[in-house]
Amino acid sequence: MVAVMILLAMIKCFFWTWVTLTAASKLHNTMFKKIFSSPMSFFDTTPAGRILNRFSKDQEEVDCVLPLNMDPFLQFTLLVTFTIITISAVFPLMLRSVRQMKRMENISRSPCISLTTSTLQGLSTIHAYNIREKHIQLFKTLNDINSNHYLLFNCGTRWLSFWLDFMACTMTLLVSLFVVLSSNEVISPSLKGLALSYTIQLTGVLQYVVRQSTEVEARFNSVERLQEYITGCKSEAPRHIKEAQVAQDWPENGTITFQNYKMKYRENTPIVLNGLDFTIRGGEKLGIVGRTGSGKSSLGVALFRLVEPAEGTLIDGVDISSIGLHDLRSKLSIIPQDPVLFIGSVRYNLDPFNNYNEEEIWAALEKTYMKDSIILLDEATASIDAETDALIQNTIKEAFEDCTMLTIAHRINTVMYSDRILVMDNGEVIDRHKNTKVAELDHPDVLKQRPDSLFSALLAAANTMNH
Ligand SMILES: Nc1ncnc2c1ncn2[C@@H]1O[C@H](COP(=O)(O)OP(=O)(O)OP(=O)(O)O)[C@@H](O)[C@H]1O
Repeated sequence: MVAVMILLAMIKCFFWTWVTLTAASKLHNTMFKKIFSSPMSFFDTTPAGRILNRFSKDQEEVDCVLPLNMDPFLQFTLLVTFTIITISAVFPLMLRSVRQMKRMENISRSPCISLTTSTLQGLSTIHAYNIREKHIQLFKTLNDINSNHYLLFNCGTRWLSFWLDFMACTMTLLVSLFVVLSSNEVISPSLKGLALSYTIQLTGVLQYVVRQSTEVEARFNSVERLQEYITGCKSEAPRHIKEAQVAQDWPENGTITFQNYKMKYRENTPIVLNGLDFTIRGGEKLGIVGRTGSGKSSLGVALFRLVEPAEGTLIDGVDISSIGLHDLRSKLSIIPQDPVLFIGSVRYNLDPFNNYNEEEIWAALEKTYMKDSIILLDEATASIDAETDALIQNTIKEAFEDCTMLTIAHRINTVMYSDRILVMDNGEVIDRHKNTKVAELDHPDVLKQRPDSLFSALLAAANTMNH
């Protein structure tokens, strides 16, 4: 009999662990996929702390806390006890209040995490502007708000426990009175003993079961919050579109055409690229310059379809908005301003999908002067010195000789040797000289000759700063 009991208990444990783990993993994986396929606007409008909170605190509740609180045996007990509790109208109200407190406690944590992550990212700015005290104060305030909710939640559960105890004691008192006052002829002494012992046990069980039930209900907030992202997040366009498969060797030439291209980041934000109309020839080296906020980086955003265009863009005659995102992005390369290094070996960072052999990797290292230890790479955030800059420019010139290359330049000298220069101004490429939407798009020497061109103005400003 004991062996059977042990076996049954083991089966129950195994089954329960399997069910809860599978459910938690499924929730995590679905949310992860959803968030990863979300468009840029989602990340623009959702604080990083909120996403971190979902993946840390909420996921932890679903992984570890909920399965413990929801033991199937408890569910049975819960069912019985809830029947008693629902008789009273007061308890559902109490339960709801406790649940509300827990919800508030969960919500109040996100701003704390957001502030911590944004402070870590902007630490140098905080030091530069000497606003440490202000940030410390802000953190303390947010922490206080979070602690208040936490305290309220705990007080709420204690308050509920008190009334449950009170109810159980009242019941025990009533049963005891009844047992004492009733004669042995009406109720036998053994039945009296049984009634008393069950009533006394009720105090402990009621307390335990109701506390567990409120915990389960409150912790289900986390499931709700995960579910909110799973069902509420809008995904990007499909990664592959069967009907619009591009050829394996696309793009052969790399001619990029913008046709009356318009773009805004979100519905409620202004247009940042306004009616662009120009063609970049295949294999051309194009330097893109312009004042800050003129829309240079937005051109890259447009090509990678991080934001979906209002009107089309063509690469070698293919409308890029009609093909799958993976088909498009796998054919483009970007060297961003802030490179990201993943944890792992240099090899993993160079070739995360294991597509190249050792020789090819060494050749890449050689081209970037990483194979030879003359070069010391300083911190990733440090600016590149003139010597390294020249080496990199040299490598880029040789390695990407056949590629169409768009170089967004913050130092105008970097793009002085480009085939043509594209000057952006307020999301447009306007030739001030002719006052038409014909691009200020020409060879650097030609643009330099025009005294009223924006390029000449930018060059003059750069030279003044250098002196
Ligand atoms: N994620 C975004 N959401 C909303 N608006 C944005 C976003 N990114 C840029 N913008 C806006 O789009 C406009 C063009 O910005 P963009 O970054 O393309 O300019 P830029 O010329 O590359 O500037 P910089 O030289 O400072 O990098 C600006 O008005 C900017 O405020």
